[in-house]
Amino acid sequence: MATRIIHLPKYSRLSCLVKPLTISARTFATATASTNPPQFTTLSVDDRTGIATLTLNRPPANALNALFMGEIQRSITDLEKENCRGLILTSSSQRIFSAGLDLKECYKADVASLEGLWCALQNLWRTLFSTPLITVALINGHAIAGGCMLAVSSEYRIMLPNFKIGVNETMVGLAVPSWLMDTYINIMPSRRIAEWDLTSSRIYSSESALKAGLVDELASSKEEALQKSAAFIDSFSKRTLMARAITKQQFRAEILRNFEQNRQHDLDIYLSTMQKPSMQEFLGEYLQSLDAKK
Ligand SMILES: CCCCC/C=C\C/C=C\CCC/C=C/C(=O)SCCNC(=O)CCNC(=O)[C@H](O)C(C)(C)COP(=O)(O)OP(=O)(O)OC[C@H]1O[C@@H](n2cnc3c(N)ncnc32)[C@H](O)[C@@H]1OP(=O)(O)O
Repeated sequence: MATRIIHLPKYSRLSCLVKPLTISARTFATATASTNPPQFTTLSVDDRTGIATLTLNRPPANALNALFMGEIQRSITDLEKENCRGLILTSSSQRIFSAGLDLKECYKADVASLEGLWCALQNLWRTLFSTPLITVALINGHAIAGGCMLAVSSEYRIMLPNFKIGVNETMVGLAVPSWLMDTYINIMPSRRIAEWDLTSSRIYSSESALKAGLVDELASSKEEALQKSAAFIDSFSKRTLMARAITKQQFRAEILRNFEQNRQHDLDIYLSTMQKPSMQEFLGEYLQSLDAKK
């Protein structure tokens, strides 16, 4: 499992662009650092198509802690260096894509841990949002808050039916960070709907998310969703890849600039909010309510 990404052929050497994701796909796990074996992600790369599939695997909820987010971020960076063409982000769980930030690690945590968590979230968002790779979120389960962030930072979203997706921060008394707001606005057909959604903590069903434009397609199975994801990536011909990547980055540049200017302020807000006794009390109750569902 603990194989580094080393033998991925340069995409420029691939002779054929449109091939199904099958026979020559290799599966290996992504390293968290050059010396550490991966723990929470698995990466498979199709040598013929240059399409990578990064599978989130941190049971039970793919809750995002610093180590996990670092792994995802490094996988994307590694794939960029290898000139991989496209990335499909999905989950090993059959019901949760990602439940967002690991709230258990936000509860009664010291400042250094909270800071590590938030910086890892900022870095992951920045890397995913700005990558030149063609990105598809294959949402095969609930995608809440930080889980929805992963989806909306990608370029295209394909979701399986009967799940929930959305950003619920204001419901818990927290402001949505401006970079997440901008990311959400970037993909929604209407700014007005985006504002409504984020101010009201709207959580969509898969079906209503499709109608609203929050996701681009539904698929009835993961297999079908993988085929649709590959088709989206394949819809960009090799000839256009560089121009496409530059154009994508130009579209996203202003959001990234705003983020860099406010990065410290964004961290300060998070730290001060999370350290408030009232917030910690609420968080304790919220975690209990998740447990009480059993
Ligand atoms: C409330 C304080 C929020 C603090 C946030 C701070 C700042 C926010 C500012 C900006 C926002 C942008 C950055 C993103 C922030 C976030 O992502 S905050 C996380 C918000 N996420 C949620 O509120 C999701 C909570 N979970 C659920 O609603 C459900 O679990 C579900 C995802 C819909 C799945 O439901 P179901 O299939 O019924 O599964 P369970 O509820 O039984 O959950 C399974 C196990 O997973 C554990 N779990 C679920 N979510 C989290 C989580 N976020 N962190 C850690 N653990 C989580 C749950 O406790 C179960 O565990 P056990 O099986 O009991 O061990």
